[in-house]
Amino acid sequence: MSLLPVEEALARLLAQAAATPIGECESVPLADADGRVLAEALIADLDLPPWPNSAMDGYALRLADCTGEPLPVSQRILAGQAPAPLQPGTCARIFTGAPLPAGADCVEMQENAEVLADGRVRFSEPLRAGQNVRPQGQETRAGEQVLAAGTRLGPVELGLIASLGRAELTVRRRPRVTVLSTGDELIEPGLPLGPGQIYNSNRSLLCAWLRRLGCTVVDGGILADDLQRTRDALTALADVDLILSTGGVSVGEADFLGQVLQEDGELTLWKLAIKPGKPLTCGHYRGVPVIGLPGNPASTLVTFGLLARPYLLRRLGVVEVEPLAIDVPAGFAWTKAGKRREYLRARLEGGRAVLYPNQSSGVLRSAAWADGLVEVLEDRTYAEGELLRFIPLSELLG
Ligand SMILES: Nc1nc2c(c(=O)[nH]1)N[C@H]1C(S)=C(S)[C@@H](COP(=O)(O)OP(=O)(O)OC[C@H]3O[C@@H](n4cnc5c(N)ncnc54)[C@H](O)[C@@H]3O)O[C@H]1N2
Ligand code: MOO
Repeated sequence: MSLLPVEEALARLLAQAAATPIGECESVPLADADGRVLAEALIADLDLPPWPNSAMDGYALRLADCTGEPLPVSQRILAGQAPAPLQPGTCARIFTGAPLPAGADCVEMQENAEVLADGRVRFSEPLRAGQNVRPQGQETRAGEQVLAAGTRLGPVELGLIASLGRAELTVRRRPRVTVLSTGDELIEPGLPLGPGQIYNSNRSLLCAWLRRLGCTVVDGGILADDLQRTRDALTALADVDLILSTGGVSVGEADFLGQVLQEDGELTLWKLAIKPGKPLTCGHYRGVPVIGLPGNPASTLVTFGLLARPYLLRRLGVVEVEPLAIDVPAGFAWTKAGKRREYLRARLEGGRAVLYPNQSSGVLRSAAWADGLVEVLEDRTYAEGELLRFIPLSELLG
């Protein structure tokens, strides 16, 4: 059976996401909008800055008045004041951010101005029109689109929106996502470990990550390896937007989740050309989309970051869903071409990507050590120093 290329899997997921948007919106105060997705384009309803103002502490003047003779100071303008028009043949004391008086066309910084004993000011450096003036609307004109619908809001966007005076925003409602862990070996942290048991790490990883993505997490806990209890657990999840499960997607015999999806929804098993993360399940349960990630913790990380994350963001109408990546020279040689595209946990050291020594899909510590994922393409080898795509984990985790 041929493996599904990563691009193809992503394209399919994004198409499904676009077909099932989470379209409902809500109004939120600016202070609560971090991490949310803007539902409507943000159009400026004022010029920014609203009036020309000084970029320096100094003197506002009219270039034509500067004949070499010192100028008297006719007014003092602080930020927050509304100045009178500049009297011809004078200058105005002005401070950074204060409105430029009508009639002035430049500002000289105080370091280049000499205040004489009689209070007049001599300007000896050459001046030019517009110098040290921040013109009205230099950042934004009223009517301009400042942010597109589908923008994810972070500190920068919130600052920008605040500068336009908006206190309320229309954003997409939070997606409700259930995290289910499958596997009889799993036990929650804090409980004593019995024979054959391991602690559930995927749940903590995914719940925290989903919250960072603006989702409301409906914790589904550990799904028992039992058909009726799996049915009951899924029936209780009618009002979520996505069921995200981990584990039980390869060829194991105790895959009750798959069985319930086949009975009451749809199940497609994908074999992806990705390492870690080959087996992935897609489908729905009574119309609620389901993504089943492989259970190995590094596989969960890679498939959530590269496939489920962009899928969720696209359902929220986000356009730019793929992480920013940079090309970096390999700090290692890759001598054995593989059938799957590998995402190796790596650090940047001296501008080169170096690998965590153990790249097993069961080793989550590799990702805690790493700065990012290095992409090794299928069917090829790399010499040390060759360029590889590097996806910073900071890009994926937010
Ligand atoms: N005969 C084959 N066996 C396997 C194949 C295959 O193609 N043929 N694929 C391997 C690959 S690749 C992967 S990845 C895993 C995927 O397995 P599942 O998604 O079905 O996951 P499990 O078998 O349930 O678990 C795999 C591994 O991960 C541990 N795990 C599961 N859930 C958690 C959790 N919530 N927290 C921490 N660790 C978890 C689990 O104990 C297993 O060790 O299949 C290979 N096998
Ligand atoms: O794809 Mo599996 O995730 O290699 O271990």
